[in-house]
Amino acid sequence: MRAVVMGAGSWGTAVAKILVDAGTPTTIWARRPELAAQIDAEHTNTDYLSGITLPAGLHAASDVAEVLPDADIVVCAVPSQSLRANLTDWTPYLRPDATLVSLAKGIETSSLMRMSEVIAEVTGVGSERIAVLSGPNLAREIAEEQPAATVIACPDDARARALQDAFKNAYFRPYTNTDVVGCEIGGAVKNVIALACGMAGGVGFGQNTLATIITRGLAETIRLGITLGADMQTLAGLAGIGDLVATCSSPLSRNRTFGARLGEGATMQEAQAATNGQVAEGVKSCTSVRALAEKHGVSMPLTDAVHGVCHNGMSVTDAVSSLLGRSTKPEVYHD
Ligand SMILES: NC(=O)C1=CN([C@@H]2O[C@H](COP(=O)(O)OP(=O)(O)OC[C@H]3O[C@@H](n4cnc5c(N)ncnc54)[C@H](O)[C@@H]3O)[C@@H](O)[C@H]2O)C=CC1
Ligand SMILES: O=C(CO)COP(=O)(O)O
Repeated sequence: MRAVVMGAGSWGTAVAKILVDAGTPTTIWARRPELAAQIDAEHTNTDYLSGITLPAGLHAASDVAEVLPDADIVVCAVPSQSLRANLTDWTPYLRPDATLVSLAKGIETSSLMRMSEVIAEVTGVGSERIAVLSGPNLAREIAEEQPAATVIACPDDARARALQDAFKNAYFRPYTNTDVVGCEIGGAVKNVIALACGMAGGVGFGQNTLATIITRGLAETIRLGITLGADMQTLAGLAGIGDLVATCSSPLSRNRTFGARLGEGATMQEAQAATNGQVAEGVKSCTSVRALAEKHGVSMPLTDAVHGVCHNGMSVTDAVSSLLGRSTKPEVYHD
């Protein structure tokens, strides 16, 4: 099987390395020809993964028509809100039997769709050929070959197992699952909760606050996930609690870092500037996650608070007061 990774940001580049190190012939597509040339000739991606040497066997190109027609596995590695537009360009070049794998962790703001739904709608590909890869996978740690696991979810279990073979290597261990909804909701909501954890850290709160936000963030994730048909086991697994803990705790997380800047008093523009052009998905997805929850009658107070800070001019201290001022209740995940 041949793979192409569409997007040469930090995670796309790390995933291309994973695939080559797993023995899967892989090409990476970069929008900018100069970045493709750097990866191809110098085996580095200094903009996104400085200091990492990429495998010599990783080929890079910037022409969609060159890279897509050969690919059995098409890995979608662009930010959530740009996936639809990118897919529209890619669709004419897809092989009729290709498997599409989504890496993006977000909910489309314009449609409230999950990424696998966007892929199905734009490409017309059946859900059995669409998979999601999600887990506690901070790109830099994996590019450094630190051991990690992930989940590859696809309604077609045989296809998930074929992908598992294509991605598994000495430092990266994929588990299969058929619960696409659970993986996608876990991935999208944890970015919003990581923003909240960053904000708390930024104002100077410690580990008790962090653990409280992670745990109640998980309760929100479970409420929304179960309502949308997710399996509780997925949310208790790598793509749920696993990714939530990694992202909420790590200074490598763009979402947590963005939240920390806001907690320290930066404006949205200043926090955005500090991301060096990389995506902090939760900033946009807090709007769509909140709208999705509202549509389904699910209460998500942490998501509401993050949305208030990011989009309604609320201060972090006011957000904390609004959360602690709510009526008390038993500790359950459902309302
Ligand atoms: N970086 C990480 O540690 C991880 C990221 N993810 C998810 O993977 C997805 C991609 O993330 P990264 O590679 O980290 O993002 P990034 O911000 O580092 O790179 C995004 C890539 O997409 C390309 N792109 C194509 N069209 C674009 C457009 N219209 N607007 C902006 N960028 C465009 C950019 O040129 C760039 O190569 C996100 O949904 C993210 O949440 C998932 C797991 C780990
Ligand atoms: O998804 C991630 C880790 O699994 C990366 O999180 P950030 O996008 O916040 O860096």
